[in-house]
Amino acid sequence: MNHNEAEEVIKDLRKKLNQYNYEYHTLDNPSVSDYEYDQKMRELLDLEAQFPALVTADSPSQRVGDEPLEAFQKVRHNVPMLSLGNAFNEQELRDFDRRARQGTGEDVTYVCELKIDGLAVSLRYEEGVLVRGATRGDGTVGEDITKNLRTIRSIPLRLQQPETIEIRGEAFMPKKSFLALNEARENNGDEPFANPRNAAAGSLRQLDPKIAAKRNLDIFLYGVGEWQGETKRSHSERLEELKNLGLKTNPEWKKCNDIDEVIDYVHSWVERRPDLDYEIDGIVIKVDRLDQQEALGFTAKSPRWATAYKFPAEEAVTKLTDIELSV
Ligand SMILES: CC(C)(C)c1nc(N2CCN(c3ncccn3)CC2)c2cc(C(N)=O)c(N)nc2n1
Repeated sequence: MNHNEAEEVIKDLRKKLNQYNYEYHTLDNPSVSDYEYDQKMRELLDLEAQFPALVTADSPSQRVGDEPLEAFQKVRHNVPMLSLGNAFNEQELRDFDRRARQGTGEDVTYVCELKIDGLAVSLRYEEGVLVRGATRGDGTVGEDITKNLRTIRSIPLRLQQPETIEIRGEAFMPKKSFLALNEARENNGDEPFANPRNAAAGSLRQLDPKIAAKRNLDIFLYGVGEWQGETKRSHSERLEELKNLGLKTNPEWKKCNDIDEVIDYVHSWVERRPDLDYEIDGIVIKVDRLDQQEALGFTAKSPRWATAYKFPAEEAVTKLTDIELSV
C-alpha cells in the first residue's frame, strides 16, 4: 500500500473507531462487538506504525500519552470558572428566585441539573479538535491536564462540527469504579480514597496518563466558557447543542417554568440519589435565558443567575458486595 492509499484507509479507520467510541462511552449503545473494535484499532496502529506522518491528534490511537509529564503547566482561563452560591432549604431557593425576578423585572424560567460530585474541568476545542484540557484551579488559573483528560473515553477528540469552543464540565469516577479501585488499593496495602471526588481528582493529578487511563473516569459537560460564533439564546439550547456536537451531557437536566417546579425537582432527587451510578452533592439551578443571565451578572465570585441547592452529606458509599447484593 502506498502513502495515499494508506491515508485513505487510516482516515476511514479513524472515523469508524471514533464513532464506535462515541456509541460505547457516550451513548452507552455500541453498534459493534469489542472484538471488531479491537481488530480495527490493531489495523490502525499497524498502519500508523508504517506511516507515522499520517498520525493525527484526533486519532483514537492517541488517547493514552506515552511518557509521564515532569509537571503540569499552568493555564489561564480566558473566561473565569466561577464559584456557585448555595441554598440549603426551600426558603433560600425562593429568596434566590425572588432576587432573580426582581433583578430582571420579568418572570424567570430555570434549568435544573444534578450537581455531579467530581472535579470541575474545562475543555478547549479549536476548529473541532480537542487542543487543551485544564482543571478549574482557583477559577482563573488551573493546571493543563490535557493528556489525562484525553484518556476519558467519553471525551471526543474531535467534535461533530468544527467549532472553536471552551466547555466546562465535571470529571467524575462512577461509584462502582470507586469501590473496585479502593478494594484493589487495600489489597495492595495502599491507602483507599475517601470518596469518588478525591479518587477522580487524584487520578487526574497523576503525571503519568497511563494511570489516569486505567481509572475508568467519566465526564458530564454543563457549561460554555467561550464559543466563537455562538447563536444560542438559552442554557437549555446550549446543552442540546453540546450533545449534538458529540459531548456527554447529563440526561437528567430539566427545564422548570417556575421555582415551584424547581422545588419539586429537588425533592424528587433527594429520593432518587442512591439509584445513580455516580455521586451528586446537590442540584444546580440556572436561569435559562442567556439575556437574563447577562442582566443579572455576577457577585464578586459567583453568578446571581445560578445557585446550588446542597444535599446533607450522604452516608459513605458502602462496600462493593452490598452494592452487588442490592442490584
Ligand atoms: C457555570 C456555573 C458557574 C453556573 C456552574 N458552576 C459549577 N461549578 C462552580 C463551582 N465549582 C467549584 N469547584 C471547586 C471549588 C469551587 N467551586 C464547581 C463547578 C457547576 C457545577 C456543576 C456540577 N458539579 O454538576 C454543574 N452542573 N453546573 C455548574 N455550573
